[in-house]
Amino acid sequence: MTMRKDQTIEALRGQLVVSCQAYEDNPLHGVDNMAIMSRCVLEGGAGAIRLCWPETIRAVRPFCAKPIIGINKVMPTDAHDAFESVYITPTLESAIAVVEAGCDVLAMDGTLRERQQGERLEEIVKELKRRYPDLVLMADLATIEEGIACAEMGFDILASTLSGYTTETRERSEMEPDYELISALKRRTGLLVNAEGRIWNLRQLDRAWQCGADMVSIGSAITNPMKTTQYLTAHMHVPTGVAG
Ligand SMILES: CC(=O)N[C@H](C=O)[C@@H](O)[C@H](O)[C@H](O)COP(=O)(O)O
Repeated sequence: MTMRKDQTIEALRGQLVVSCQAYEDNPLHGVDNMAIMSRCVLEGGAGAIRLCWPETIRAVRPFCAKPIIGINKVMPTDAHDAFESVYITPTLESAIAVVEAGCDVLAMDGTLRERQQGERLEEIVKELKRRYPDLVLMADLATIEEGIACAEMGFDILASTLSGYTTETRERSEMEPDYELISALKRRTGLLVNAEGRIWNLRQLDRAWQCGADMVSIGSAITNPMKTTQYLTAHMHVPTGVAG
């Protein structure tokens, strides 16, 4: 952590957060590439960056004066369906690893599903608060019920990140953020709200602000050229006669 908790929260308000992540199947996968990506988005005005895995955070921390939101994605070894799996910072151990790497905000799965190693979310939150009083805790969730439960557990920020990625919400459109959830989180909990997930353009970004978001996070549309190209090539309409 580089700041006091209240300073981190103030630094996040009204900011565009950019998520720089690439899985193994993406040619951009790797710490050096994520460090370059982070430099790009910081130059472009990102107010904070979201990074995955301790080694990425350690590489970016030395040149990043803005808040870093850390996550530690760990797929369960027996996962047969990603929609049913808790994989964003699922355990206390995975949380400690990214906090020790230097993030200011720790984001973790805030759904009420069974977690890896049978750990309970409220116990993890309690222990993190005891160890790191200046750490800001963000819950990545998919429903308003989860938001209310996470607010009661003591999270500082509620994020719409997992809407569309759980069994209950998997039918949601891939191209639209969950505006309803963003508004409900703000209205029903009064906590800081991070609008995250499926924001592809300025219209959606501005609508997320209008829904009451305190910060907005974008990943794929900015930092995943593989995914954006796949989308455009799959959905473009080439006029008859142009293609050979
Ligand atoms: C569901 C899940 O695992 N979301 C992840 C969370 O860290 C990332 O893969 C997303 O890119 C990030 O949330 C930003 O969303 P989008 O890429 O749609 O702008």
